[in-house]
Formats: sequence, C-alpha cells, structure tokens
Amino acid sequence: MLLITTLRRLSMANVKPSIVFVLGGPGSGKGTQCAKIIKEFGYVHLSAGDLLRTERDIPGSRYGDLIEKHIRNGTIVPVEITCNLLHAAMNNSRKDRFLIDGFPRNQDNLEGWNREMAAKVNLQFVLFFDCNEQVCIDRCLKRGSSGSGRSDDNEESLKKRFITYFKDTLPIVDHYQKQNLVRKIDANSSEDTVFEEVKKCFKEVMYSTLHMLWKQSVVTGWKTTSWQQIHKNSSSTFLKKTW
Ligand SMILES: Nc1ncnc2c1ncn2[C@@H]1O[C@H](COP(=O)(O)OP(=O)(O)OP(=O)(O)O)[C@@H](O)[C@H]1O
Ligand SMILES: Nc1ccn([C@@H]2O[C@H](COP(=O)(O)O)[C@@H](O)[C@H]2O)c(=O)n1
Repeated sequence: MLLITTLRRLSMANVKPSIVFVLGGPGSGKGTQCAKIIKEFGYVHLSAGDLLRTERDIPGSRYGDLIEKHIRNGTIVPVEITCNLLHAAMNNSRKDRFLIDGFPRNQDNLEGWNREMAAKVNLQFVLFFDCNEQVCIDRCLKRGSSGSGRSDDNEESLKKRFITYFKDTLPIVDHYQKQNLVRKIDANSSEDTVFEEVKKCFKEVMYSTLHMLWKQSVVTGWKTTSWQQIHKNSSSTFLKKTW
C-alpha cells in the first residue's frame, strides 16, 4: 500500500488532471454508470448536461433561455458556455480525476476543448456506451414518466436528440477511435452486467498506469517491492483508496 501511495504522490508532483470522456446515446446509461464508477474508483463525475441544466436554472442567467432552447431541440450549446462550466467545476472540486460525461458532443465542442483545455489535462480514454436506439428511447421515456422533470424526455425531443447523436456525436467517437482511445461497452444489458465490463476497463487502465509508474521508479533506482507483489495485493477497493 505504501509503495503505491508513494508512487502516486511522486507521479502527482508534475502531473495534469486525468480525465475520461464518457459518450453514448441519450439514455445509454452514462449517468448511471458514472455513479457506480465514482463509488468504486473515486473519480469526480461532471455531467455537461447537468452543468447546463444548473446554469439554465440560475435566476437571471444570461444563458438560461439559450440553453433551454438547445435542450428541447436536442441541439448542442456553444462550446464556450459548456467548456467554461466544465473548467470551473474542475477547479472548484480541487480533485485530479474526472469523468466528463456527455462531452465532447460535436465538432464545436471538440475544437473548443482542444483550444482551451486539452493541453491542461491528461485524457486517459473515451468510455463509449454502445446501446440500441429503441432501448435508449424506452429508457428515457420511462425516466420521463417516472418524473425526471426533464424537458427533453419526450418523443419529440428524443427524435431530435438522436439526429444530433448520429450526425454530430458519433463522428467524435470515430475521431478518438482513430487515436485508439475508445473503450466500447455494450450498454444494452442490465446495469450490473454493464458495470462488470466497465470495471474491467478501469482496472486495466489503472494497472497499466501503475505499472508504468513502477517501471519509472525502477529506472530511477527506487525499487522496494516487485510488480507481482503489488499486482497480487491489489483490489479495486485498494485501488480506490490508494490511487
Ligand atoms: N442498463 C440499464 N438497464 C435498464 N435501465 C437503465 C440501465 N442504465 C440506465 N438505465 C435507466 O435508463 C435511464 C437513463 O439512464 P441514464 O440517465 O444513466 O442515461 P444517460 O446516458 O446519462 O442519459 P442522458 O444522456 O439522457 O442524460 C435512467 O432512468 C436509468 O435508471
Ligand atoms: N456537451 C453538451 C452536453 C449536453 N448538451 C445539451 O444538454 C442536453 C442534455 O444532455 P444529457 O447529456 O443530459 O443528455 C443535450 O441534448 C444538449 O441539448 C449540450 O448542448 N452540450
């Protein structure tokens, strides 16, 4: 435990915040799975949609009407607004690992992020929830009829949201796929089954980062424990506490 904690502290000295982008269709389960990931692996969850809804609801917000119009139409709010909200939320949290849920959703989001934020963070990977359109629609309608209060959990908005998803968001997933950064998860099954896949993915990434740090510590002559020992003694609870 001491070794990993120390490795992590050493690595933090000059390191940028780590982020994971979480993408997938409306209702694919991004928020649901993020809630599970933060419990198990200790990231901070920042949902672009939630941040926009919060901003919209601030009395007198200069962006309120614009945001609501985009939400109802399933279109994407200009990146300057969303990126500023994300940046502020990251700074306010004072943490160094973030799940950025529902972003970047189109080319404007991607370019704005690359201009303002990309150099300040370490993008670990893109978690992509692949889910059948009808499954997603049924989930969102159910969420709406159970009282979500969302102005876009209705058939008309959902049609528009899916047009945006296919036309604007999937090309962003392709963009990251070309850089080998996408981890695709089949999101059609139960919450728990999906989470088993998600867990495997995070463990692989965490272990490979730990391994890299451990190798660096070997290179600098700082080696007290074998990699096998670290690997054998680790569990996800352990990783959450120490990572
Ligand atoms: N694997 C699942 N099986 C069945 N229902 C699910 C599953 N995952 C999530 N749900 C339910 O589907 C609805 C949508 O889930 P969630 O809000 O997590 O999706 P999302 O991708 O974040 O949606 P959005 O993009 O619209 O914010 C919720 O009511 C949630 O409880
Ligand atoms: N990057 C983003 C994310 C969201 N929006 C708007 O919010 C709506 C709801 O988003 P969810 O992630 O909660 O489904 C979405 O349809 C967009 O109108 C955005 O503009 N930019």
